[in-house]
Amino acid sequence: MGQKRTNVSLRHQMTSSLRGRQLTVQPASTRKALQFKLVLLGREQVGKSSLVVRYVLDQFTDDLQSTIGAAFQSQTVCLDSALVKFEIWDTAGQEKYHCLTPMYYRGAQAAIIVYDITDEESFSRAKVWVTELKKQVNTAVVIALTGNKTDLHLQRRVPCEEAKTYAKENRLMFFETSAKTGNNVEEVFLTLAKKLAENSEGTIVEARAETIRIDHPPEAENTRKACCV
Ligand SMILES: Nc1nc2c(ncn2[C@@H]2O[C@H](COP(=O)(O)OP(=O)(O)OP(=O)(O)O)[C@@H](O)[C@H]2O)c(=O)[nH]1
Repeated sequence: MGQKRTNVSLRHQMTSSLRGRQLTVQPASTRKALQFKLVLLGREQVGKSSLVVRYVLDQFTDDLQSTIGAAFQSQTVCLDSALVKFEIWDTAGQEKYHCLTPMYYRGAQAAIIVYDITDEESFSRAKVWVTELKKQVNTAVVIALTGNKTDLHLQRRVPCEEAKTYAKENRLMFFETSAKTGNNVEEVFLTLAKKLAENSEGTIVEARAETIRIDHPPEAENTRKACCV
């Protein structure tokens, strides 16, 4: 398995970097969690790895290098009803790695399919991923279509309404995010965690030797599903 080459050590910094009024972290010594496989798919350079780094470390860096194969990360979220452990597979977007990707999405219960709102081609590619995933993975896979880079809204090429309509027609969750500013990133993972916990088809595992996120979004009871900029 390849790795995302980055100048930050994800695991090492995980505990110290999680911060902010919406987030606290506590040790998870003996608790049980529902474990789900989550895969990120999308064209190269749309910001898949940046979304993971933003979510896990609350950081953004301009000098991430392209993922080779896939990168792995895990994160546990504490909901009112359950602990949800994500096994996150961040796949490489470059076409030369496409043939490897089924290895990473196989058995996934959830997917974040990412496009860049400034790049129409990446939206077309995202649609291809939706079709492929629905065909290849079980039909119950929960998919969040995510338009990233909303901080670049002046260069927007994919209208929010068009993507939202496509998502609705294809029964996908829909979000727009910015890994750079952090806009809506937690909401994507948190909403997926809630949906997966509702379906309750995860594997039960011990959430030991890890940190748990306790997410308190401002709109916890009414999680925002889309944000048009
Ligand atoms: N302005 C802006 N730039 C972003 C955002 N997210 C990612 N980027 C930049 O976009 C480039 C690609 O980001 P990555 O996270 O490496 O993209 P990726 O989809 O993982 O790319 P591959 O590994 O090639 O598949 C980097 O230069 C990031 O800094 C964002 O929300 N806003």
